Amino acid sequence: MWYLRASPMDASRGLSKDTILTHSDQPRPLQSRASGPLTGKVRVPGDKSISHRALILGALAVGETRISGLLEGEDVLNTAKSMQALGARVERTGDFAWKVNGVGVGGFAQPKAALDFGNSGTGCRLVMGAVAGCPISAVFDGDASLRSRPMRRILDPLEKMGAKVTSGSEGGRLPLTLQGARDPLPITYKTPVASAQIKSAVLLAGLAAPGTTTVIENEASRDHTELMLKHFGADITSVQESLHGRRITLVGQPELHGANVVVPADPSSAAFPIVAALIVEGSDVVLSDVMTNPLRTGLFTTLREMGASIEESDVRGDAGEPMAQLRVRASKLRGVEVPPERAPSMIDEYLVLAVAASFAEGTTIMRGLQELRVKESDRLEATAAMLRVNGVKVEISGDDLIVEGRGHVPGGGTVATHMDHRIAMSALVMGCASDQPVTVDDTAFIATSFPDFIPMMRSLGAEFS
Ligand SMILES: O=C(O)C1=C[C@@H](OP(=O)(O)O)[C@@H](O)[C@H](O)C1
Ligand SMILES: C=C(OP(=O)(O)O)C(=O)O
Repeated sequence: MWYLRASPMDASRGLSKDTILTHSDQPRPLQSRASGPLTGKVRVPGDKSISHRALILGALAVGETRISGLLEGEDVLNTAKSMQALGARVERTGDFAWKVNGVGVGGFAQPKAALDFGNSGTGCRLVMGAVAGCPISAVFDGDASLRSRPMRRILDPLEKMGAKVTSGSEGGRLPLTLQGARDPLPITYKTPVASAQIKSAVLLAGLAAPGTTTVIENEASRDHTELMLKHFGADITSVQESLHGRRITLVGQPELHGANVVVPADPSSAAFPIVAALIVEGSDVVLSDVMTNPLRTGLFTTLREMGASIEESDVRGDAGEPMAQLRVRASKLRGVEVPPERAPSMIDEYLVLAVAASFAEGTTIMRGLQELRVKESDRLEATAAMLRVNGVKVEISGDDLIVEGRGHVPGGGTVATHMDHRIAMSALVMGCASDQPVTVDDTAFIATSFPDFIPMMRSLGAEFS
């Protein structure tokens, strides 16, 4: 059961001024208090972006796909269910090991019930792209957070390719019914914002179109779809366009063949133990198999600029995705300015970077964060509120977040998670080193991306109770 509670924060997200997204009748609060040094070696779960894509491409391929290290979080499990509902055979064969028998490009079957993506923007938007190239109709739905997020950015290009929204909610929001194209058209599309979800939706629809589909982005976003399409046998090229952009060209109607996918550990999840190790004095933590695709490592670059000790070893790669072992030691951090063009490579990490910035000496300015307003929550406002309630001086100026680091954080606050896993985990990390404990109102959403976060942090020495 989801319900709504009062707060002005969600007005910009298509919710009434008096509503706030909150969890069920039984929220699960948790308190985090300062601990001794964090130590040990862990492997955070599989990358969420790659996990969604492995299931979707496996379902669009002919033959069998074997996935190891899949993230078994709620977001990805909802994508797995949707692939099953669209006619693929999806089976769990062991811990984090999955097998998909696909239906071939354009071969999805009409689903019998609405596809429910829960809290997941990626699952919903990528599957919209895949459905848009098939002559079927599907209802897309999600939880209250996902229902508040913009879908027009995906529907606009998909409509140009011949898909139609036959019923929907105001502003292109969920729930909506998408009728895929019988004869999808290849297009050239310039994305209005740097978004791998928009790019991927267009490419997945383009698989079923004859001729070449091209996506042009001004700022390069994560390229897991391109790398994995190549791995499954598609003819796809990506070349630099302008200073930071890319032009991606896909030849339509390939026969994708089933493939083996090894999912590396998620750098966006690794971000939490990394920042915790940096701020808790005396810590020394090792993280194995962390994906180090340069379009995902903006946080590591920024933390190193702040003075963080993060050492890489055991560097290797699989299917074009690099990974490494990271050793992180507690470090004295200083404030820095983070340029706006770095945002796509660390878009989900600003919340926990703001925590690191609070423990740094000096001011950290994070520029160009407008996309944070349309995530699981309005992350710009929610991050500022998380810091403020714990005694940190913070300001939002336009789309920039400015944090005054004073080397320590008073803490003592209760943080509203707004149905957002990353707020919950960031606040718990903050409490690992704050003067007074930090409380989060609900930890339930952590299960969307990092189901073992609480036991894993405890295994390193974190004090959560
Ligand atoms: O493609 C993906 O897997 C994702 C893309 C990003 O969203 P945008 O495409 O909206 O930037 C990111 O925030 C999300 O967590 C995962
Ligand atoms: C933004 C995120 O995911 P999604 O867009 O898939 O909901 C996230 O995991 O931080």
